Amino acid sequence: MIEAVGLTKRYGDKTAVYNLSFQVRPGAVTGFLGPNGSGKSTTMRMILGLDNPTAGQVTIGGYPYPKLPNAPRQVGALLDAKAVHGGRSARSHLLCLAQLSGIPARRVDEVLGVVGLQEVARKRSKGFSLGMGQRLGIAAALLGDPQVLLFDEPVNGLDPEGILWVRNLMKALAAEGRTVFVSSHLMSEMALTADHLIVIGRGQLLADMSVTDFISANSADFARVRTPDTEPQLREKLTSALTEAGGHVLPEQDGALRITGLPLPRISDIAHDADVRLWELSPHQASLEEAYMRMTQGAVDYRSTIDQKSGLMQPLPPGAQPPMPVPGQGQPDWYAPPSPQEGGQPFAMPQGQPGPYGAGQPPAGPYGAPGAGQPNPYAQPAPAAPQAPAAPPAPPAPAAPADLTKPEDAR
Ligand SMILES: Nc1ncnc2c1ncn2[C@@H]1O[C@H](COP(=O)(O)OP(=O)(O)OP(=O)(O)O)[C@@H](O)[C@H]1O
Repeated sequence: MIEAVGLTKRYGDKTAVYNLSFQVRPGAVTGFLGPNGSGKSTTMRMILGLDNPTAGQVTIGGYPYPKLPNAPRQVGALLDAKAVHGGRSARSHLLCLAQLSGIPARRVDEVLGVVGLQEVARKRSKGFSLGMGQRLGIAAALLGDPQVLLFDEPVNGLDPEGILWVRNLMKALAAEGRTVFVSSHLMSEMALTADHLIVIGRGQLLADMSVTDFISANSADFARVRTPDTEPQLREKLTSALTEAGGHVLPEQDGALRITGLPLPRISDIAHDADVRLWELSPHQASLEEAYMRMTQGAVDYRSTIDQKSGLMQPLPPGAQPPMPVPGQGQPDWYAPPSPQEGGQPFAMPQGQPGPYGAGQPPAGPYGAPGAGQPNPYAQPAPAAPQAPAAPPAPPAPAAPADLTKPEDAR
């Protein structure tokens, strides 16, 4: 078991991890989730003794990592798949690690087989694709057949087949009774892999619960109702009747209605009393991704802004009128968009939609869920005097992998 108590890490003024306490138990996959820069890697490094906590402690099986007897045989980790001497072959990289830890050489071939790298075992790792590098990192983690495994973003760079393979591997390792701790940004992936979740934001604990509990605690139930498409007046009639009965009704894009605040049988009775036929009445829950976005929305360090394309606009031809913007469609870019002062933000994404480059504002929680600015029920009590994490500068562009164009020919 991994146990953190009051774990804190400061780098100068920057508080990367603050007062984190959690346990990672054997026999389960525990997902470690948080937005970019929330402190996942720092926490993992402290678990592995690669960074010293500023305060608090973290132990594996009761020992801090540096004091753990025979640590390489007890704990395996994938932290940075690129941390490999590129001039070495996959096999000699693993052989070096094995020799350092007193692991027999035959184990190297076993793990190369487990991760599907036998064919390229004697090739230099600098020619490996991102996915092959991840596989090599996973092989290194498995080398000592450890009971405790830590994986930092193990599906980074893997194709769908590779992702499925990692998912099944994690589950199989946990089913053998091992402690499996996996960090990820992707709630959707964790929903399929993890049994338990630890969610952090700005270095602090936001949630520590089973995946099932996370879903029911964070997602609002709602009903979807569809009236006959051919009779729009029935939809209007039902909307009025449901609103009058205290329901909250929102139109869905496909013409259905999303209803909160009324149980399904009541919706059915109201529709019956209003003489409205239904084509659909079904129970739903907001997705796990939605719940995660809502939980971490106050703890996101990096947000995109709208691309104003300053200096890139071409002047209108003399006498020409700009075309009318069509909501929801890409705008032709040959005319100057109005400035925000003149006409708002011409390219602003609707609330809840991702920004042009993916990192948009999370949904505002319109279905009865806590919205922005509301207290988070899973947040720890306000710490006495945490460093207000200063907005960090934009992160540097990630180093290009050795050869992204190379197909993942390792399977
Ligand atoms: N050696 C360091 N010196 C200074 N600041 C650091 C150092 N390592 C991490 N940080 C800062 O601590 C914070 C947490 O970083 P960390 O890498 O642990 O986050 P993360 O959740 O793993 O992020 P990502 O998902 O983007 O990998 C970030 O703001 C980061 O800039």
